[in-house]
Amino acid sequence: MPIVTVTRRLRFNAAHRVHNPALSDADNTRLFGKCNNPNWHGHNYTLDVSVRGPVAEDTGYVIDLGALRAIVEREVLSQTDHRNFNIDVPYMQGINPTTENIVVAMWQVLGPAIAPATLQRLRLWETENNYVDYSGE
Ligand SMILES: Nc1nc2c(c(=O)[nH]1)N=C([C@H](O)[C@H](O)COP(=O)(O)OP(=O)(O)OP(=O)(O)O)CN2
Ligand SMILES: [Zn+2]
Repeated sequence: MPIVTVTRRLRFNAAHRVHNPALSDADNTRLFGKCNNPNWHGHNYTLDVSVRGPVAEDTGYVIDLGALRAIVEREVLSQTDHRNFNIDVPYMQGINPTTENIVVAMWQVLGPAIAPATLQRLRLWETENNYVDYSGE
């Protein structure tokens, strides 16, 4: 049976401040620059969710991409879209909202929610220039 990876793209926007409270204000400014702005800034994020598995004989699907969209919207985007990562988002409490940390936290929510399908990769675009990949390691 062929093993195929399918990907669903979703979009959301959110505010954040990249900030490590364990560091001084001066160090936060030095490390994070404009991204440490106390009054927040926002991004239009793009999230690519990839699921890998066998192609079912009856449907020809690895997973129904509409069902995958619904899971991501219910489990992650409903708590994230038009929110502030530093304040509003339950799975980011106490975590510095870099793209790396966000994608790892999203994986921890989505991995179990997508089972028994296998989450293969999350790719989170923070800007049109910057993205991070995570595969659960
Ligand atoms: N490794 C990481 N580096 C940076 C992150 C991150 O999450 N991981 N985040 C930021 C800031 O959030 C910043 O807001 C990113 O936006 P920006 O610097 O405007 O990036 P652009 O690519 O859109 O713009 P350029 O000015 O052309 O770089 C920074 N670093
Ligand atoms: Zn930012």
